Amino acid sequence: MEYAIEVEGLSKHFGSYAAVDNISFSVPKNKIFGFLGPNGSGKSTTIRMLCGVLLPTAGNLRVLGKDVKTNTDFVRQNLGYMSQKFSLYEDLSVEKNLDFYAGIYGLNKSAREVRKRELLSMAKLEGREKQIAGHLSGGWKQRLALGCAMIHRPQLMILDEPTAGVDPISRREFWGIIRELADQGTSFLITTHYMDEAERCDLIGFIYNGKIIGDVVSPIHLLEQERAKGIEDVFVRYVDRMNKEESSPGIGGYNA
Ligand SMILES: Nc1ncnc2c1ncn2[C@@H]1O[C@H](COP(=O)(O)OP(=O)(O)OP(=O)(O)O)[C@@H](O)[C@H]1O
Repeated sequence: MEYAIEVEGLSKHFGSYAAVDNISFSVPKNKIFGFLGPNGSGKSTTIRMLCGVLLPTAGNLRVLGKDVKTNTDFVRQNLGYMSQKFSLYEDLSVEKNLDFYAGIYGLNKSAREVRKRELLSMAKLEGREKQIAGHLSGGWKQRLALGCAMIHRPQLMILDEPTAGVDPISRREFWGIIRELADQGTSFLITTHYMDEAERCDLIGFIYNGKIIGDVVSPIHLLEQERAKGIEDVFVRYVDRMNKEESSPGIGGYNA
């Protein structure tokens, strides 16, 4: 099997604090993987290591089959990242935002025009090319940000809370796009605090206090395995179990 992400014995310490504590998991290619956990559990720290911008304290990390440490150019060319904050230039038009990211990745003029048309169609922004990004609604901004993050045709997309603060209709539309892209061969790692979104993932994994709880499995499998009604129930159960096993104060609240 080919994997989008392979993490083995990964740790990150900030001083004596283990933000990520010896985690291991793998995600096959072309799947939507939901990486779930409460605030401060270690998701962003793991993501920063996957993107190659933060060095692990220990462990191995492979993206699309390549060691992140020794293949920084490969990771840059094949991984896309979109954060909750969207990274858009609010005073530039839709088209100029896409142009800006195309420039960063060195797309020539003809490749840029082709890719822009594809992404405007994917993001359902055709006809809005000249609109100023800052004037778009939350859902449109979100889809433009996804387009910008995918300008270089990444095989793996990491989306860190991409739907936070976006209305339910736009969230549903966004997930429709993600599913289509996954069906066409893009792999996704998504963090979310919305449990309905967790249930839309192909696979989910939980992190708490820097540790992975349970296995990476499909939501349906997990619900059967745990005999639970919803993912939120499983999550609360996991956290209770972990808290009983180890007394770890100072964790932020879960804000699903
Ligand atoms: N550079 C840093 N120096 C010290 N501690 C850090 C640093 N970065 C993160 N941490 C700590 O590591 C822990 C994990 O943080 P991280 O941002 O990975 O959590 P998260 O799961 O992404 O949370 P959220 O959902 O709020 O984004 C937190 O306790 C955080 O305060």
